[in-house]
Amino acid sequence: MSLLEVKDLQVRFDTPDGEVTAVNNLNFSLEAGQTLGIVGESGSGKSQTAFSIMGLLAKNGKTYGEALFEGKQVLNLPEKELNKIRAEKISMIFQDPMTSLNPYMKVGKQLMEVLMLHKGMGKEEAYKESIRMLDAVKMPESKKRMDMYPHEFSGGMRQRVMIAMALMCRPKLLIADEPTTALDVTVQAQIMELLNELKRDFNTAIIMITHDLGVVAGICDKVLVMYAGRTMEYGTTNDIFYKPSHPYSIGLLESIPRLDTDDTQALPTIPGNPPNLMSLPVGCPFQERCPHVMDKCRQEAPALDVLADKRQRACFWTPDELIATGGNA
Ligand SMILES: Nc1ncnc2c1ncn2[C@@H]1O[C@H](COP(=O)(O)OP(=O)(O)OP(=O)(O)O)[C@@H](O)[C@H]1O
Repeated sequence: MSLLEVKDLQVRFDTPDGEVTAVNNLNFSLEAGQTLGIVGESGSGKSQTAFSIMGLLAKNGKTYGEALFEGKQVLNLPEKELNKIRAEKISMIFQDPMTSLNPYMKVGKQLMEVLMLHKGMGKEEAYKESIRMLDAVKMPESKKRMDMYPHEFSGGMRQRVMIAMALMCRPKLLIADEPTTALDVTVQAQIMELLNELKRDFNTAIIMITHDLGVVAGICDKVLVMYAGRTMEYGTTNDIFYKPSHPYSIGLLESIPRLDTDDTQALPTIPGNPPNLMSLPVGCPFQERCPHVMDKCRQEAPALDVLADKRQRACFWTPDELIATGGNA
């Protein structure tokens, strides 16, 4: 049994202009200790996918399908059960650590409270364990830091506190939503390295949400590439990195920022913008920006096929044809 198995997940929102489908028929799975990267541009549905699993959708949102965590459906659970799962089994970290930290409370107290509340620890034990966790996330001078407020930490250090907090109860799954986007490149790399180590030490499965395919290379076992709420390609990191077989994955790969240069201006980006979800075109959602588009793509949406190497991808071109046409079909 997989740790998480998502089947035909849909997220729809009621809006004054009608219903919008932000996530459409998503299927993926995650084993214990594995890392999955969910990648796509802004608005592709990455966060809503995570929110639906965590029961954190906005009030006007509804989920359909299945998300089986340890075999149990977690979509649309009553708040009480969700709270228990969120506290003990699935944790989430966000781009802005202040989403999870209380600015008016010393960091040590915040960490200890989690343990006292959810693990039933006494004060002394919780204090020792909090320091152990701060050490685990490589916080320098952890004892001193216990007595400090979040604003006294740098961005990278705050992110470490949030990771410590998220891992306090030893969750089976950590969902990280753009955890390094607000940090500079060097600190980003350090946080990624830290997550990689913690994943090994704690055997935590991770869902890493990012718009940057480069981020997933070092840490993820599998990658799900999303566009307009749908799967464009889903497979092992190796396959998608070295043999991308969807024009959108190829475009994302070509726009990966390089660590050895700050000159992101020079990077090719995919021309155009993602479509408005309220008025998706007939056919493939990527058609307007695809260098390989053909008439058929404007008439019907390609089905999500499973290739011999088990990856899923939605494109009428075969992978070999895509390589042969080199982006100029
Ligand atoms: N409360 C809401 N009401 C209506 N539509 C919503 C709501 N929340 C999200 N959406 C729709 O869902 C789409 C996908 O949002 P989502 O936050 O998952 O994107 P994302 O891929 O995580 O992008 P980003 O990187 O910007 O966070 C949005 O573009 C928007 O159209």
